[in-house]
Amino acid sequence: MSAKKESFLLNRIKSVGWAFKGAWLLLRTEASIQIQFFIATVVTIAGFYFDISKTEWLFQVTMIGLVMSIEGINTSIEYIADFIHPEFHNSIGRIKDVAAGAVFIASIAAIIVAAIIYLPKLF
Ligand SMILES: Nc1ncnc2c1ncn2[C@@H]1O[C@H](COP(=O)(O)OP(=O)(O)OP(=O)(O)O)[C@@H](O)[C@H]1O
Repeated sequence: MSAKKESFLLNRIKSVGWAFKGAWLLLRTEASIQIQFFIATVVTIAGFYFDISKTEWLFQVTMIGLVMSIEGINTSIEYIADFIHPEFHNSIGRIKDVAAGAVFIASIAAIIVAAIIYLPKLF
């Protein structure tokens, strides 16, 4: 293997390591992600309990990934905002509100998907 190819592969492996570190940091420090992780665990158990179909699993896993990844991006935006402008500013407020709005939209979609999957199984 050439040195160039080797360093490319090594850099990719390192990037995965840093991404893993970031995901672990999120899970360890952010209350919102911890709540979402708990809900994801509950619905995963529910998925096995109700023996949901392959299509339902696809939607469920997609929505869990969507909500938690957007929450991660929202947290990152909050960190950037607090770093570049720790003082109160209307623009910082708007930036944070819009980022939180994105999580809200994904969460509403996830709730609708969960309702479509589980309501007919419960009632
Ligand atoms: N520097 C600021 N200037 C103006 N408004 C702010 C500022 N910081 C926070 N806010 C307002 O407070 C809201 C909450 O901000 P905060 O950073 O505490 O987010 P949060 O959703 O409570 O985050 P978390 O619970 O993940 O820490 C923002 O959406 C925004 O409306």
